[in-house]
Amino acid sequence: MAALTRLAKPSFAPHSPISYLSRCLYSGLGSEPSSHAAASYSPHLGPKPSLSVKDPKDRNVQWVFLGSPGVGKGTYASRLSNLLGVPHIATGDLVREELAASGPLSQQLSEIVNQGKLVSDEIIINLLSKRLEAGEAKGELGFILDGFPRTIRQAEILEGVTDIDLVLNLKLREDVLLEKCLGRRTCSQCGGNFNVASINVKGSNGSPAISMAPLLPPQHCMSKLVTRADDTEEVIKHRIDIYNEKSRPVEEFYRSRGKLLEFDLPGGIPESWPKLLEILDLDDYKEQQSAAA
Ligand SMILES: Nc1ncnc2c1ncn2[C@@H]1O[C@H](COP(=O)(O)OP(=O)(O)O)[C@@H](O)[C@H]1O
Repeated sequence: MAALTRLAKPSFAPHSPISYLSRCLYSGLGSEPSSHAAASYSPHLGPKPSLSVKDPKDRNVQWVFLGSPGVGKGTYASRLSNLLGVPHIATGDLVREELAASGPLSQQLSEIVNQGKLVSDEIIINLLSKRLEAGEAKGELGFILDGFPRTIRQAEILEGVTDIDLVLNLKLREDVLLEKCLGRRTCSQCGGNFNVASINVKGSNGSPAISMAPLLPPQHCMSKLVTRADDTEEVIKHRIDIYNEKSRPVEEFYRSRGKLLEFDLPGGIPESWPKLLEILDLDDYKEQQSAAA
């Protein structure tokens, strides 16, 4: 990986557990995609990070959300993050924050993102490391990762640094994914995410019919809605192809480790949310939370 050695190396606090993500990357761990298991911890990389040795009883959940663009990872990850009191960390949001900051990286990133391509593993790991470090400093425990890992290499690096308890794979028909992406809108003022698409597709080739009502913004956001620059038909189709090529194998990576939970979305939020809580065994949890509120 000559390209790796050409990149400026970020500075690390030597024993910071989160910087370990970056150290793994720069030390070459996981630099070649491998067909099986491997990013177990290597002793030559220094002390095993404390993040990975926390007993699950002493921390909050560490979950990963997988799924094609437009499937609703952000929506459901954010709801579960509120319910469980654990941060929802979306690497797509980290990339967009970096773009908005107009720093040295932003020109390079905007070209990649607007073409629907994946940002390099190095850049993503750096952004994620920074976000996790900031969270660690605030005392955050646990996370729901959305949009990461998206390549086998990212999955191996993550596996080398911490335990993932559960990987939720959200699934939806491809024609619906496209419509949903085209309907996405964000309020430029409050940052709220909405969807103006009204989806009604008939069942075909064994797939059931599916209906999803639009998720409309409140009146005061209406005039401030913006569409993501990478949500054009051409770019969405390309992102779905890239997902199938680069990220689909990540499903198998976690399936083979017995961590993958598949969830076929039955419809919009009113149908899907209660079913999701049921398969996650959280329906009682939600009732306890509302009773305590
Ligand atoms: N883990 C990642 N690896 C590489 N690129 C990423 C990753 N996460 C986000 N990106 C970049 O940010 C863009 C937006 O990500 P995201 O909001 O998750 O989009 P999507 O709607 O396609 O799921 C991606 O198309 C990609 O360019």
